Amino acid sequence: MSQDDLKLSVARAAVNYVPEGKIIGVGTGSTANFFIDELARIKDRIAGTVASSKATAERLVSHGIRVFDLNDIHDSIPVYIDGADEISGTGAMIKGGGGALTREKIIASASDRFICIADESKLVTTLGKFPLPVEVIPMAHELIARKLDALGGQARLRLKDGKPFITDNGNVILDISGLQIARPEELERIINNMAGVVTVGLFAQRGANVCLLGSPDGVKVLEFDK
Ligand SMILES: O=C[C@H](O)[C@H](O)[C@H](O)COP(=O)(O)O
Repeated sequence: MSQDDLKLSVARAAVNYVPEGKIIGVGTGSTANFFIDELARIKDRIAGTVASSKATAERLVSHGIRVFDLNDIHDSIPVYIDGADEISGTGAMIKGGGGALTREKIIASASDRFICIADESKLVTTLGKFPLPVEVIPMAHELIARKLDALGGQARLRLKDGKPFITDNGNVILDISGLQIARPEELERIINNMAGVVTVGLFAQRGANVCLLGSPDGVKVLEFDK
């Protein structure tokens, strides 16, 4: 089974978590894209979506799925469905490999349940092998990089085609490698408290409620106490 087969299997399983007649939150990335394509099959059964990136909004609209502005939604969102770069046995995640971490965290915080969809390669004992993304206000990236280095990692400005990668919010991203994240909630708080940081891609204070993990033996369902 290829990695794409595993992503497709969890995307299909996630459709069972979509409530009828509601607005749901939709994540970003290759696994979320498989989910969007599956969601298109049942689009008449939902009221619409809130998208975590411009790319996701475009894909949803291309399928004829309605996308709402979060400011126009006054109730909580029942579910948010998204991938992850790493997930631990407690449901804490590293996210932001695609640069969408800030909008993802906003929609996750507005949602009752976070359903993570991932292939089994994403499940880790300790978070940190995947470089931890941090979205930063552009004028502060050198300052923040020094502070992140002092935490024991090596922060590098994310580049695309030789130029700084710019997020949907007009900011830049620092990727921190070399971390072994033993206490994700604590590190999330420390990095979020640095002036100039918009969001750290650690989703620990608001981790996943459920993870649908794709494996060659089928989709495993991990449930986390929240
Ligand atoms: O910014 C991107 C998101 O956090 C993605 O959910 C994450 O990078 C996982 O993406 P993929 O499903 O492509 O591995």
